[in-house]
Amino acid sequence: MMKRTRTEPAVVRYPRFSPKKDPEKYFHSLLQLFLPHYEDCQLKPERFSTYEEFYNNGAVKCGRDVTQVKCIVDANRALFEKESDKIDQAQQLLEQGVDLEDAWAALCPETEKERHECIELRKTNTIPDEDDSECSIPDLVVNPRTSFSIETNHTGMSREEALGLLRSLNAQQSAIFYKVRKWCFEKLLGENPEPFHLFVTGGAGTGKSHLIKAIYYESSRLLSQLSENPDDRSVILTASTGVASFQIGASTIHNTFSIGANVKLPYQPLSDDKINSLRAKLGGLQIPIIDEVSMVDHHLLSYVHGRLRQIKQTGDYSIFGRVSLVCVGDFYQLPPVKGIPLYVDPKGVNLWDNNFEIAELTQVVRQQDTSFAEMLNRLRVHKKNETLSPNDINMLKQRETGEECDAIHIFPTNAQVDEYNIQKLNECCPEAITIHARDFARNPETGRIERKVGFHAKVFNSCLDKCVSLGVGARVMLRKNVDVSDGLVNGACGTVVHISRKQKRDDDDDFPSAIHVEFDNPNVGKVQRSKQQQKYSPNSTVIEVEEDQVTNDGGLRRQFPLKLAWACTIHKVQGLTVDKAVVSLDKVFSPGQAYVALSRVRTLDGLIINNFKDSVIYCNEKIDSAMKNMPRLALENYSFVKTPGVFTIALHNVQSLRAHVQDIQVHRQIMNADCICLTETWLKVEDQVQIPGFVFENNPRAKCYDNSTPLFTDLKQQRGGGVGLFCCESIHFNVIIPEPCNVECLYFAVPHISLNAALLYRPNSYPLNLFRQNMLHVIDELEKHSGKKVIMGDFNEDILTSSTIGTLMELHGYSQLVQHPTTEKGTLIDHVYVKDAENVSVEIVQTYYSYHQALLISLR
Ligand SMILES: Nc1ncnc2c1ncn2[C@@H]1O[C@H](COP(=O)(O)OP(=O)(O)OP(=O)(O)O)[C@@H](O)[C@H]1O
Repeated sequence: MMKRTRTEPAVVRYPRFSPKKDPEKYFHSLLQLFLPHYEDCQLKPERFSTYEEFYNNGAVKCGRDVTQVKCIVDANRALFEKESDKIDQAQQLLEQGVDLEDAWAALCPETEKERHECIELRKTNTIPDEDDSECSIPDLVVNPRTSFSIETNHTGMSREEALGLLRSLNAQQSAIFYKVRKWCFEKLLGENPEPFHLFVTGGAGTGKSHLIKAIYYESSRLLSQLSENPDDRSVILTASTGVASFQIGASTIHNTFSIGANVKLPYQPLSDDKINSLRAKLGGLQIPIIDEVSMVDHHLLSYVHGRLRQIKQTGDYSIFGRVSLVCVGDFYQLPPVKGIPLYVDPKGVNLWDNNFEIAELTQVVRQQDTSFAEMLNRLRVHKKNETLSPNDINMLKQRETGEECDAIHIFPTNAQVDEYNIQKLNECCPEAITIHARDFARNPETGRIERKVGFHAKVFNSCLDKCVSLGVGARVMLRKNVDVSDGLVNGACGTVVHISRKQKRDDDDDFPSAIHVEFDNPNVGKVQRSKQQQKYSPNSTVIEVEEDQVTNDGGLRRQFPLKLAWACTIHKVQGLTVDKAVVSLDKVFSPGQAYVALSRVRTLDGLIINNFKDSVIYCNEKIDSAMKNMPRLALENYSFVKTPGVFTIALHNVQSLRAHVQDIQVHRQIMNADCICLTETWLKVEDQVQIPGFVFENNPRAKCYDNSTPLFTDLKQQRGGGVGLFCCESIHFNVIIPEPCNVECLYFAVPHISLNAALLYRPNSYPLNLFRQNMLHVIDELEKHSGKKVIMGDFNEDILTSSTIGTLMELHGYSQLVQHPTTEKGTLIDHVYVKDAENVSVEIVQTYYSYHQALLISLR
């Protein structure tokens, strides 16, 4: 077993007491864990009678600062005790005896399955069966590298959130998603596919960022299995600007690859020290993803190439150190602030041309109103010397309503934004205040972190501003993902309703203790509000001070993650979606700027235009031809039409049908089949599952075994297993659910193509020799019929290493058609045996929701 190390400290395990039943122990434990102290007596000074009182009312001196105990404990708790509420909730559910079968199926199906199998195996191993001594164990004796694999998740998304995201992909997004997933799957199987370089583009609101979140989640999940260190990053999400990276929970390209602000060629390599620490973090990197690539220039791309080569230590000049790269963006939107955009030949090193394949999203999802979406598409490619159509001009001019409203005002320049925000602050908030950040630095003599006089000269990777001006009534925007599950995310806008202050102390300044914000979307902060009553407004959410590490030597900044938001620059809103916006087209200074501003809203009614000028809506003329000349990514055809004369069976180990019935319904290839054969349905006898257009036939595990031996009695009672069949309503099927025959199976016939088929599942703990004997009944059953015969299912025997079932089937005249591994572990355990049938082909298709891939069997 390899020793795993963490790069960040974490509290691993400690006793948990109930704040209601055992308050004294609860608060003692809180203080012990999260208040730095030398001796236990410091946790309840004499003048406090209880730990709870000290926690609520106590204060301690840190250097020159006096800080409330509660603030320190809460801040440390938030830092180290992540997701504690969710853990408590889960524990409560467990104690209440809620059936968590499908929850585990969603969280870690494979681990859960193996756990059950281990339990089963332990039991079955006690049954003396000399003949089976060798073959009852095979699949569990996996190679030592994978036997302790941990599913790491750096994406910050729960499995449930991720499944929701993956389900929502439209056909175009799915095609690109599965293309990348296929590459990751091949990589996982050790097939060493060539690195790919992909440019995902499309107009504003075509769902590019949405798609890369899906790609990021799934490729991280798959590729992390290649690494033994849970801290390794196989996939990273970056963006060209701070704002864009905050939008998608990424970090900037500069920060990720330690690239300074000044990117000058020739390339300046990183020193050995620095590259070593970067290599420690990114040594296992397989796919960096770069969002908003329209703002990346050639120099920056050369630096990404240089850093990747240094990290990967590739001896040759292969581009990007032989890692794959996904670049996402729209050249018709904002170009780099400085430097030459990638679509323009720089007349020097050109890493862009001919190295990237393009995949374009064309379906606008942000705007549901087709005429508005179509007009935006025309504005996107509109050239300076062309005239806009009178219809488009009319449509835009109609939006010069002169309406005064609180919606976000979007301006081309910073000066316009500041002027508008301050003007609004003065108008609306007579008692406005300015909150100066508290910066801390390490004292080189004592090594301790101390409050700094003034501010850090340069800060990185933080949205916490030096000064935040606001007042009650001010429109503000949250700048940080404070709690994603509660909607407290970067970009959430609202209005300040109260500013809380601490009781003033001698050496304390006027730093507020919290800002109460009523967010525009009432769902934002809902969970927080359900836990604590709001004094100042029923819908206000408490925003507390945040702390970021802002310098390389450990310097910190404390500030509220807020900024005035009556107005924003166009550069700040690239990537944002809002319901309503007031766009000023005065002082537009670059191509794409007007298009970005006008395309932020979901509906035309949500758009208000000031200073309309059609001449400022234009793109760079070189983009069209540059895009046309890029090689296209070859994608599977996702607009399926059934091929006449071909009958298709989808076969899939679904690992809980109840958990994944929605996922099946969005899988375009599976849904196009004439019938869907599922193993491991995990259904109970009484469960009903429906897919429109199909009839469901169910043979759950409990109905498959009799009580003739302890093994079968045991299997019968175990959760999981089972087989099920969805038959297309318009086709005539004869389905037979057999009486308990000690094999999890069902039979079906499709008379019009003379097909007789059996669908089977063999649990891992079912001894192979015994299973082989019972399989003979299945074979005999099909022999009763003439015509094509297919026996298929999950047999839990890896054909690549073992042949018990394969040999039996060959003896009876069947050929096995699956040639490649079907699981993430590289095993081939889903088999398709055919007899008396010509022109049958099997294709492996990717799925995101099960550890098994699906099979598409085509009978011509
Ligand atoms: N398949 C989808 N189903 C439902 N909503 C989607 C889908 N794809 C994207 N969206 C939503 O549409 C909006 C725009 O998507 P997104 O921000 O990903 O577009 P984009 O192409 O990155 O836009 P921009 O170029 O302006 O940054 C978002 O609110 C997103 O959640």
